[in-house]
Order: sequence, then structure tokens, then C-alpha cells
Amino acid sequence: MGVVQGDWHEFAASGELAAALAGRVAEVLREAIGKRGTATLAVSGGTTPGLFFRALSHERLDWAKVTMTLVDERFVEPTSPRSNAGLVAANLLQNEAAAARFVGLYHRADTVEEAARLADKEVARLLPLDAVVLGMGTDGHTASFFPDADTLPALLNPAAKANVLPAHTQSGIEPRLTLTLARIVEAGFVALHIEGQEKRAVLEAALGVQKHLPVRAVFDHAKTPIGIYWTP
Ligand SMILES: O=C1O[C@H](COP(=O)(O)O)[C@@H](O)[C@H](O)[C@H]1O
Repeated sequence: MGVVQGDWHEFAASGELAAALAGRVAEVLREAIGKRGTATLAVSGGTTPGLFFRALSHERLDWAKVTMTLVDERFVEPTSPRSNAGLVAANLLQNEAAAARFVGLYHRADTVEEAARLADKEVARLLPLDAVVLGMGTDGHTASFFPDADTLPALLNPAAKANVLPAHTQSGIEPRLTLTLARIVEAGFVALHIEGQEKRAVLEAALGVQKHLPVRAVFDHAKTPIGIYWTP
């Protein structure tokens, strides 16, 4: 399908954005539980989602019926300050949301390729995802779709069978594990959470002439309008 413009939601401050995005995600999870009895959610890591995670953790819903996973992960132990699983444990799997189940992408393995194979099997049981919340870097990457990722064509293949793939990049520092584009765009609800003028300019460029920026692929292959949540 492809819905290049996106569905913009702008907020005066990070707290307002966090509350609105948490409310919308909670609504999607409640609807899924109402229909199927369970719900699945994939969230991103990095420096942006802390406030959103804390707001979501206070939402009232039947969290015991929710399974959460990650959009992407660094190939590091959960105890590392760079672990997205660690960030989720400290900020989202708290309060009301402490009852949710968490299936991370990291596995202790000799190689990130082996860890990705293990994660792929576990994620297969959660599909299709009800909700996915993406972030974006100022280089135009989302998930671990870094512009210099060695596996970028496979990651961005809209017909990929793989759920989780490894990626080696210079810019992403550690090896990565990431959901593939195909699994992200088939989710019932997809949001992109970005903050600051610089990221807005990058996203606008990606949605305009800078079509090569990886985040563009999500919009090109979107099956529902991507909710863009932005604050300066
Ligand atoms: O490396 C990552 O970066 C992006 C964006 O992170 P931010 O620090 O600029 O918010 C994030 O969405 C992704 O999950 C993470 O692994």
C-alpha cells in the first residue's frame, strides 16, 4: 500500500506526547485483548522512549494477557546500560505493566547470527504484532535498519520470511538483532516516536526526496497510516 505522508500528532512537550502515545497504545492493546484474549507489542530502545514507557506502565489494562518484545536490540547482556531489554525492564515492566510477559531478542550465543535464529523462533509465536512503536536516529535509521548495515537489503525486503535478522554496522557500534520490515509493517498499529527539530527535518527529508533513508521504507510499505508522534 504505502502511506508516505504519515499521520502527524504534534505536542508542545515530551510529557504530553508520552501520555497521548501511551493512551493510544493502551487502547490498541485493550481492543486486541477484547477480540483475541491476548495482545502483543514491540517497542524500541534508545534515548527517546523513557517517558513514554513510564506513562504506558501506569495504563490500566489486563497486562497479564500482553506479551511485549523489542523492535531491535544490541548484542549485549541485559545488564549492559546499552541493552534495550534493560531499558524496558527498568521503565516499562513496572507498575500496572509489571504483569506483562517479555520476550527479548537477545540470547547468549557465540554469534549474533545464532542469537537471531533463536529470537526468530520466539517472535514467530507472537505474530502478527498488534502494536509497534518505532524510534528513529538522525541518520534516518529506524529499528536497526542502519544505512550502513551489511544486511540492509534483507532487512528491508517487504516479502521477507525472516522475523528477526542480525545486522553489523559501523554506526550502530555493537552487532544488532532487529525485526524485519515485513514484520513491522504487518502490525495492526505502527507509530513512529521522534523528538526535536533535527529528527523532524530528517523525517521530512526521508518522506520527500531522500528516499534512500531506511525509515522511508516503513512508509513505502505501510499497510495502515503510520502515526508520527513528534514534539520539539
Ligand atoms: O539504536 C537505536 O536507535 C534508535 C533511535 O534512538 P534514539 O536514542 O535516537 O532515541 C532506536 O529507535 C532503536 O531502538 C535503538 O536500538
